[in-house]
Amino acid sequence: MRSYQAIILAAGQGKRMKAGENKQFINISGRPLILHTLDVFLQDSWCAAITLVVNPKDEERMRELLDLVSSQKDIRLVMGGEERQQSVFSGLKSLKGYTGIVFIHDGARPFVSNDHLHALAEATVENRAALLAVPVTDTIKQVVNGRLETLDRKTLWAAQTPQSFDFELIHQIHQQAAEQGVLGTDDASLAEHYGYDVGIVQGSYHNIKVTTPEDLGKAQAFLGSKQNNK
Ligand SMILES: Nc1ccn([C@@H]2O[C@H](COP(=O)(O)OP(=O)(O)OP(=O)(O)O)[C@@H](O)[C@H]2O)c(=O)n1
Ligand SMILES: C[C@](O)(CO)[C@H](O)COP(=O)(O)O
Repeated sequence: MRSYQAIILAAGQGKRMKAGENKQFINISGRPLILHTLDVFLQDSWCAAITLVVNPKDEERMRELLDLVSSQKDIRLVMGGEERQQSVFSGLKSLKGYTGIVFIHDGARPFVSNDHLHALAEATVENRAALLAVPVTDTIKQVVNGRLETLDRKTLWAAQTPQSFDFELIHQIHQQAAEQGVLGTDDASLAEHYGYDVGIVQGSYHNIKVTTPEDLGKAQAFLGSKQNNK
């Protein structure tokens, strides 16, 4: 058994969801999205503690939600920033001094399985940096100046979260990126930028990021089939 701490990001605004509120509060099968995600980590015996990164304007509402959660596990609230990368860095700074594995996970991905969490933790022991990803199933076109090119699908993977790191390594990478104004849409891309090898663990196509209104239907369906299989 391995142990890790999880940073769960919920400080976005969910603009693409067009719900008029942070999508983390949208009910899916009668429970807010963020609680579905937290449940996965609260129920994972390898997860030692959770840092939940929230938007300052949602702080009170989030605290009220957490009051409904009964768990022995520590959930600490940290305020996020304008960009995802700043929110991750806030979470990392709050854990300064920790030594061990840290998972960085989108609060908007409630369907990651325990098996994949554990495979990722094992890969991090080998590599110091690893992520879940799936091979792309569409043909991907790159459009440059209006001209199409088709990329070689055999080399393409869609990155997911969690992304997992040796804590001191990713803290130092984020520190450096903040100082140098280096931006990435995920944490692995920052590690890649500074020359570190990132291990890849094949995840599941179910581990979607709930991003647009269409994703809500998929999320309801996944939860329904999960409950039927219990
Ligand atoms: N400043 C930010 C931006 C994003 N996130 C989190 O990072 C994850 C990334 O998913 P995404 O779909 O990009 O979330 P949003 O930024 O909320 O969505 P949008 O881009 O549509 O506004 C989400 O869990 C989101 O809450 C965050 O913690 N802080
Ligand atoms: C980190 C991520 O989930 C990898 O797929 C994704 O990049 C985050 O979402 P965003 O839309 O790029 O903020």
